[in-house]
Amino acid sequence: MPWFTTDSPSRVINVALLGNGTVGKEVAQCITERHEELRARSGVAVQLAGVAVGEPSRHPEVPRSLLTTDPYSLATRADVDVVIEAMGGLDPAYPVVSSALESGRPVVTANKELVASYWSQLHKSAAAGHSDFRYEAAVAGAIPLVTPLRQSLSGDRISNFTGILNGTCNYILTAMDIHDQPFDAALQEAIDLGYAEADYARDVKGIDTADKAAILASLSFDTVVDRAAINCEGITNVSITDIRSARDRGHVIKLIASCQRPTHDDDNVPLEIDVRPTAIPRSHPLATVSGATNGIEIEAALAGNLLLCGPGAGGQPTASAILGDLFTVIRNTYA
Ligand SMILES: NC(=O)C1=CN([C@@H]2O[C@H](COP(=O)(O)OP(=O)(O)OC[C@H]3O[C@@H](n4cnc5c(N)ncnc54)[C@H](OP(=O)(O)O)[C@@H]3O)[C@@H](O)[C@H]2O)C=CC1
Ligand SMILES: N[C@@H](CC=O)C(=O)O
Repeated sequence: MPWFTTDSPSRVINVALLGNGTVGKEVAQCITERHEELRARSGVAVQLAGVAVGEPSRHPEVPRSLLTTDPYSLATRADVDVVIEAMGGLDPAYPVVSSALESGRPVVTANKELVASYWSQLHKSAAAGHSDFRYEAAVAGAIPLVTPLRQSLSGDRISNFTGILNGTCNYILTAMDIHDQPFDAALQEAIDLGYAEADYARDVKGIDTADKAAILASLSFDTVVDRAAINCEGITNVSITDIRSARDRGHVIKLIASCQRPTHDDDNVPLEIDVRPTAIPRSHPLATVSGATNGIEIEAALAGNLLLCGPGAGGQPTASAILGDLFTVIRNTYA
């Protein structure tokens, strides 16, 4: 039974896809190859109105008529119903996404740097344009985390979370721990598998994890986190010797993001957010989270302890989160 009920079951939803890299390609493939299945499930026909890229010659699989190097014009085109942003970076992503939101177009993005850096501005743009703004894919790949925090846990009181939020770093640390693999070789594999950011320094320096922690903290504590104030240390100084010595003590090193509210009685006390490599006992639930998998423990007053785990990076897991958001905005906006 389609959830979009109308006399015209084939309403067409035009999607502007910004970016056709590791993530964008998977989204484009799902929208085009699973077109009929998605229409049967949703009652709407989702189609690509255009695909913005940096260099068209790198995208021979996309019809030339759909390609553009001008994401701004595509995202604000009159016939575009929804914008999916998977370019990364802040420029042109910020002006494009904010303009699309202000002009009333729902936006789905995977870009954590964008969401963490312009949290207030983007939410204001969405409010000004009465537009749905979704970013499930920006944190922990396929793990449903943003939506549970926005909805399922919104009546509860979260006291803290602790998580592994970067697939690239966890892949490297796991390879060093289990296979004694050198850092650089493991990093190269993570890049080849599509887990790393275009600038992999954002992964290994902990910047990407801090962006995600800022987003989760803003949602968990209903506040605006100052991203620049987050203490952040990456994994570039973690050596094989550190890994072995942790192993000898029954520990494993993980890049851990943690956040806690110091007291429940005073909402003005700042949050303590921290990103750093941490040796945790092998018996800790997060110790078994290996490879590009992410995991997060959330403690809430009523729910107790929640542990969410799953693929945290890569084209397909991220596309799963984007498509979920896409269908949520279509349902919210056009049903
Ligand atoms: N890879 C992953 O596992 C995950 C990535 N993300 C996020 O998703 C986003 C995309 O990541 P990913 O797919 O890996 O990145 P890629 O580098 O693989 O792809 C980026 C795409 O954006 C295009 N692009 C870049 N700049 C512009 C521009 N100025 N105008 C038009 N197009 C542009 C590129 O075009 P061209 O190819 O022609 O250069 C490319 O197609 C990032 O924000 C990332 O943080 C989120 C979760 C997981
Ligand atoms: N580079 C990121 C991609 C997903 O967010 C990571 O490795 O986790």
